[in-house]
Amino acid sequence: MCARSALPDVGPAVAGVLDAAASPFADAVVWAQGDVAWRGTGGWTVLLTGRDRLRRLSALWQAAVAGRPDPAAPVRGWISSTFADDSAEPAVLRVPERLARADADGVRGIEQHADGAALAAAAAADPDARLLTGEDFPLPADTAEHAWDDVGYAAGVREVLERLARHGDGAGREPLEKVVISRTLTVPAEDADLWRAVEALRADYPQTWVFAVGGLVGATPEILATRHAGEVSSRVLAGSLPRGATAAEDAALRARLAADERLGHEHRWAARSVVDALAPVVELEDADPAPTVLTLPNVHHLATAVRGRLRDGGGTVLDVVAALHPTAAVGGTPREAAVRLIAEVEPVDRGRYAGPVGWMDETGDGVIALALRCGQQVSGGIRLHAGGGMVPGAVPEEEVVEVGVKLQPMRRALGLR
Ligand SMILES: C=C(O[C@@H]1C=C(C(=O)O)C=C[C@H]1O)C(=O)O
Repeated sequence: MCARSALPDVGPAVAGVLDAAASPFADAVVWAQGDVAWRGTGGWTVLLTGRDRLRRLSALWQAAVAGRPDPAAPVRGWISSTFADDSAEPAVLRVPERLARADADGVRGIEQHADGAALAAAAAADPDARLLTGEDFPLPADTAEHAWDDVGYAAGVREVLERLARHGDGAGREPLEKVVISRTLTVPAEDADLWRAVEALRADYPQTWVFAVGGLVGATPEILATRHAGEVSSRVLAGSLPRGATAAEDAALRARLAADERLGHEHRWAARSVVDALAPVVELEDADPAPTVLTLPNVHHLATAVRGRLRDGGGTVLDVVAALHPTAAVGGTPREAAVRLIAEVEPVDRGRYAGPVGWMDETGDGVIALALRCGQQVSGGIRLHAGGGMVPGAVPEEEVVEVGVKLQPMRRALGLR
């Protein structure tokens, strides 16, 4: 049975999650949306490298929990995978032993009775998976010396625009329609700063999903896939403008975003990539859903909701994500050519930025977001990431501003200007 008990060490300062100082930040799991927040500690961590990470994580999870789903005590696992399958950084599966779930009615403690031996066996069966035993989460080394500054990022944008133009002229080897390019910024941060950042993100960005898994922390507005009782949904964002200073400015920016041809084009590639990838596994409600404008405290986005019913054999929420990732919201179109160009041009491995992050239960249901507006804890600090989609006609100076706007949530949460 699921043991539920009051947790004596829960205080209002951490908004209903377990005592924040009790474990290293990178060992904890945080997942919060609106009023509901989860925090997990202890338990098991599997790191996984090599090809086809999402499907292997899904298989590993199913092997570890298969045959023993217990409706009275369902076990949840959190995953955070990489943008690229050949990233030097590993994908992460975290199965906390103790969870605290906080909502408007209070806080509940949940002990997860995962089968550690089954998890260890499932990890041992995959030659590129490793179960951490008795060690802190291994943080990646910092890469600040390779990172682009504003000038470097603008040059990177220009290079991508040249490649897009060359392909447009028929001079490239293959067509290239859209590429999402990103930059990093490393700032100093201790565990206590990151815990405070979690609370600040929750307070300032209530429409987003706030997460921390293996030291990757952020507040994302984008959902790759949810799976619940046979229903699947996805929320695609692409095409952005900064917030205005006044309500009138904001109204004008929203109207411009809804009407702008280039931004609409950029959005359509992203929405199409999700619709096309979902169609074989999901019976879609609408094969051509129209975008709306989503307004966040720092930015306006074009947003498309995609919904449908999972077809037989569609797999777990992670299998659905495996069919989607990377979407053209973070990769580009066509996918393989864009991902190759990103690897060639960007100076820093994206690691788990722009990768799937979220949870999954024993039945394969769950919520998997896209890790944006986030940073990866590194030794001595945090490496923030942000990017933007490029289609012909993009203006490098505007892209520098946009990526700065997308870095804002984490900078502010860390107390930086
Ligand atoms: C790449 C990022 O965001 C993505 C790119 C967007 C764009 O180019 O307009 C908008 C939302 C996201 O899908 C990021 O936040 O780092």
